[in-house]
Amino acid sequence: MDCSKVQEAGEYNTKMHPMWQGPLVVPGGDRQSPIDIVVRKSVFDSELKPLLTNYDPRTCQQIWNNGYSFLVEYDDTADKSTLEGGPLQDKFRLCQFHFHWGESNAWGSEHTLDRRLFPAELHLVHWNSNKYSLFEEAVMEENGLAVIGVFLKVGKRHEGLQKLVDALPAIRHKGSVVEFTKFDPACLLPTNTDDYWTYHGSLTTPPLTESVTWIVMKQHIEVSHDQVCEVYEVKYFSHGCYQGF
Ligand SMILES: CCCCCCc1ccc(S(N)(=O)=O)cc1
Ligand SMILES: [Zn+2]
Repeated sequence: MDCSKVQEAGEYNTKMHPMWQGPLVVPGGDRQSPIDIVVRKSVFDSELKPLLTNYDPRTCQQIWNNGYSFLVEYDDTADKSTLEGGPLQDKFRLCQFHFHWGESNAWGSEHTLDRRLFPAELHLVHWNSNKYSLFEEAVMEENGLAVIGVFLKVGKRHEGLQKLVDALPAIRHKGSVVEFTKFDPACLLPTNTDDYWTYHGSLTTPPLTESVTWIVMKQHIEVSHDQVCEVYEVKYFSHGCYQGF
């Protein structure tokens, strides 16, 4: 098992988020995400445990287009879809997952590996249900969230993802929501979840709170070119109008 802890974030790429209108520097922002993971600087940590995910597909509720991405939301009113182990001391509840894509395969991921960008990155967002009772509460706390990051590459078709891709035409415009059930997010994890980098960081979009234990998978998953094209069809503006810059 090669669970590496990213010891020094190093000079991270404080990427300007295209929609980011707020202050450019977050007060006390000394653990901002995303970062460039400098592989040779990561330190093996034998204390790290294997990740333990226990997801119940019956907690899957809906998929919606929030204008920045599309996200799949889970019922997080009980410990039914959980994450523990790895660098975590507590149990964390899955509340949603979403992706970060570019407009082309050339870029899209938020984290980089030795400055290498991937076409997309999946984020599975969990909050500390041992310590807090709501996501909105946990998001403000230092040990409130745990996000699993998985890099995507374009290659072979991802069978599990297809159910999600088929739902995208229904949420083509900002603000649209459709019921989306019985989706097991474990199918989006790489086969090897023992090798990962972990560090204490922040949300990568507003409110950028420094409440995230990041767990970035070493192994990427593959999706097909056709599946990526379906994602590019999702528009992040309201029906009928394009809010140009
Ligand atoms: C009180 C509302 C807080 C909404 C926070 C929404 C959010 C979730 C995850 C991520 S990410 N990309 O770091 O996984 C960014 C933002
Ligand atoms: Zn994200």
